[in-house]
Amino acid sequence: MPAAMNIIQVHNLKKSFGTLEVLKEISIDIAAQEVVCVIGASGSGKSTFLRCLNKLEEITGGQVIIDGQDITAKGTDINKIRQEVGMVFQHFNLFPHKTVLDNITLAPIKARGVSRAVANKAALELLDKVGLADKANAYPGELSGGQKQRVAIARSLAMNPKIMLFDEPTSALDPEMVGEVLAVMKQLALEGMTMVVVTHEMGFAREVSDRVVFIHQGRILEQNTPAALFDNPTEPRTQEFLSKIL
Ligand SMILES: Nc1ncnc2c1ncn2[C@@H]1O[C@H](COP(=O)(O)OP(=O)(O)OP(=O)(O)O)[C@@H](O)[C@H]1O
Repeated sequence: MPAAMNIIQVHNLKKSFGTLEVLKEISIDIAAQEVVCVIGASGSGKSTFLRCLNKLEEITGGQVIIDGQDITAKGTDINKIRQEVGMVFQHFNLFPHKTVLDNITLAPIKARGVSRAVANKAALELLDKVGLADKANAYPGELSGGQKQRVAIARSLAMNPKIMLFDEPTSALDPEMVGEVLAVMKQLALEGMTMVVVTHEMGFAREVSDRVVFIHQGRILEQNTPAALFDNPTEPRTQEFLSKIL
């Protein structure tokens, strides 16, 4: 596929916090509809990398091009980028005083000017999709962690993003809730969503992703299909990481 077709293009991305160099020349192109899982040790820079893809972090050097738009260029409408790039966090970040339905409709109504009736209808369809059709009028505090995370996914989808970023979406969940969230993510992948997923869920990475990227100390050390990376890692550091977690 020619480079121009890649919906995410990252060239020599660098990110420092003060004197701490967290990302060191990361380059990666991701095709539309590709599902990429990012793995690596704690502190290796996975979250920071993800956050640079929608400018939640100001990058220190290099270039990030999302759907043809250089998000690092001056004058880029970052709100437009954020509408195209949905993000789901470890901690769901729902508005506690709003119902599930209002959590989902808020951005389409406020940022897109969608009418309440249209936004409600779309939100109910999304709730159905994530298996929570009966929770529209509940408040986040009445939901389990897994349900909250599924609402958070529905909320992101309500903006019709072209890309979804997931930052350890199941790490804060009780083990019995993990499967229901991964199932929603798997369904999304099957529907052709472009996804970048920072995860410790190696089963999900193996089963669902097209590519697994191993980040070590701020660099992409190795990347491959899940079968190749998990079964035949070539770099000693990848082998060491996988031997600790698999
Ligand atoms: N806002 C910040 N200010 C200063 N340092 C930061 C900031 N955010 C992250 N860091 C540092 O950058 C490094 C990489 O953090 P990051 O969260 O990207 O790692 P990670 O691979 O996602 O780790 P984990 O798996 O534990 O979430 C760490 O040393 C972290 O302390």
